[in-house]
Amino acid sequence: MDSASDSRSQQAEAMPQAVSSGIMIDYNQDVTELSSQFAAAISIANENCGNSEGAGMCALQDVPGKGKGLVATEKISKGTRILSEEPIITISCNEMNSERQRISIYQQVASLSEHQQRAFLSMHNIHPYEDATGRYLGIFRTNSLPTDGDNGAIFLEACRINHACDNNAQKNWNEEINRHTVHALRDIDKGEEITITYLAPLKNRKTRQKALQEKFNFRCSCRLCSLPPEKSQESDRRLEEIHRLDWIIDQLGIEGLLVSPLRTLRYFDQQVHLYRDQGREDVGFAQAFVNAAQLAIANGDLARGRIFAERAVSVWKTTIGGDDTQAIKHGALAQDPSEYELYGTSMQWKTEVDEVPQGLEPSDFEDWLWRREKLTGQGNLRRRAIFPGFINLPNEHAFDPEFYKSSNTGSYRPRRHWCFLGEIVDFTTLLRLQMDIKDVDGTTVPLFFYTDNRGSELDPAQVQKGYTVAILYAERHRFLYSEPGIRHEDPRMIKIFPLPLHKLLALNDQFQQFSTELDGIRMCHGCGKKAASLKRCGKCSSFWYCDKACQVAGWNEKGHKADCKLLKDPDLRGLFVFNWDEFDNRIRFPLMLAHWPATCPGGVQLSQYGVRLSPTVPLTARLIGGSRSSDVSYYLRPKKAGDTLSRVQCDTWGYQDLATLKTRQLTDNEPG
Ligand SMILES: C[S@@+](CC[C@H](N)C(=O)[O-])C[C@H]1O[C@@H](n2cnc3c(N)ncnc32)[C@H](O)[C@@H]1O
Repeated sequence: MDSASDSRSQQAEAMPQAVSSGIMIDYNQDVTELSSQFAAAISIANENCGNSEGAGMCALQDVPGKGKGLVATEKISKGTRILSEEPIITISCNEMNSERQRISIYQQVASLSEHQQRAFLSMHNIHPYEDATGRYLGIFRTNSLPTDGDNGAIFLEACRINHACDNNAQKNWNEEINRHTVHALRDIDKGEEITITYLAPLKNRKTRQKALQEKFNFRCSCRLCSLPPEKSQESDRRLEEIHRLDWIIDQLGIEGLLVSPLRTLRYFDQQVHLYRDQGREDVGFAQAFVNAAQLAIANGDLARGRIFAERAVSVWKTTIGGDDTQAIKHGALAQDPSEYELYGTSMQWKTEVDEVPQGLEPSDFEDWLWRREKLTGQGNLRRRAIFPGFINLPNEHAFDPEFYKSSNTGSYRPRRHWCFLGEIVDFTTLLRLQMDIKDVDGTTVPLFFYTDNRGSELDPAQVQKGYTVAILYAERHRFLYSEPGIRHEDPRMIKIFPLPLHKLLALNDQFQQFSTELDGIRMCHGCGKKAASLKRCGKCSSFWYCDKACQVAGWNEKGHKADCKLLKDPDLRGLFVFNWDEFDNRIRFPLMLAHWPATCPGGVQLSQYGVRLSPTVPLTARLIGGSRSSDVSYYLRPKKAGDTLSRVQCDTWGYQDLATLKTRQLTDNEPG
């Protein structure tokens, strides 16, 4: 019932049908009579298999629309081993195309007890057949479950379990005990049907429905498949995201583990969230913890490695049992994470195994565990996802789904914003301008200007050592005669700020602390007092002060004299206030104050950001109405320099529901 057995099944179709059955069975028997026979056969088979663990917990019953199925005869708690069975027929997949396989099934069926034969023959078959061996094969193909290696096998009970995409039980071949087990993934009520999934991995509803129809000839109407459209789309998005992350993690390979571990850890963190939101704490969920454990330990972080391994073990125990290889292996990892073969490949996250913070609130503990950035603020330059170091930029020659999505035409475009920051440590102009820039990790890389004017478009006063370059949508480029760096082509994607990177980050920190309001409460940049009644710096509009004395303190003692001048540059302010999380289209320099998010009926409420329009920057925000975006298109211009956006009026205001309006920056082809 997995994809491997399906491919086995397909191969089996080409087999000659030479061997005939030696088994007699009355196919015209009454269904209820057969049903009781099956139950008897199963109980004998259980005796034969020595199955004891699940005995009595479930029974074979008619399930409307599904044929037979296993139903709980008592309440079964999460983690309970419901079944533990030995196979009655086993076939190697390698034998798929051979006559030997048919013969093997035939011989194995013939050697079963009469009750087992009956039970086997009573199993569902969705494949046409001409003779008994064809029939056996059809039954095998409809019902077999994977075991070790390439083998598929028939189990008298487990093979009767029907499918659900929100299955309440997990099937598994346990190679330690050579048995097929089924565990409850959640509490199962008495009378509830026990279900497993025939599909791995679980895809979106449409793909699932198609696969189940093609491979098992039924239409699934489980709870997940019956969700109303909106909820179903939500679920599909989650499942697709889990697989997208799996794919990215695979692509990153060892680089993801060692070169950009934080980014990779974020993916595992996201996956765990997605599994939880999906209500699906199965083997995939366990694997996310295993991956996180290995990542942490490979980077020397034994403390987190142990905790992740413990969590993995706990999920393995519930889903496949403590006697399975996975639980045993990861139990040993939790005992001594330093035994992991990749331990210490890097020591960049070095911790001792007991270096675990005590007394944290659960959510703070999770933040510590997953190394989550506790950074807020639209444009907090310390958010590495938005302002990555060179090593975390996408590679120009490989499609990186973290940064790009492909379009219908086969091309690809950014799925989000990002901006690289680097301080100029050197520069030279021969054929073209070339700089050496040092990023936030201290890595120095070359930046070559491949613009039409080869860098001469920049004001020479801007090209100074110790200034900081910001490059939108930068990529890692492999040069023929130089080490990897950035190939810069579009003059609108770069901006140089006249301060070193560490000062830019320090200004960012001040901005995050003193320029933001919480529920109308501001913080005085001079004395740190919090109040609603503070007054804004009249020059840069960024910081708040209690009174003149605090303003003087801020100006002289806290460096606002220099910062105020810098903050008058709308691009610098733009870095801090721009909503980097919301992507509609590529942006460019100048940032143009055009992407502030908050809008509402009656006016565009942007003044909360305190942005004043620079005399040199015309406002070219375009308003787009929710679903009818092309219908509404207002080009707003300030009446005079210094106007804030809240004062801009639009005469056809009441014409649309403006609650859903968003602003966005104009694209290249639109009139400004
Ligand atoms: C491995 S058998 C399961 C046991 C089977 N119901 C029986 O009576 O022996 C697989 C077949 O069961 C049926 N089945 C399984 N899950 C189902 C579902 N969710 N809805 C409808 N039919 C299902 C399909 O006919 C499928 O080909």
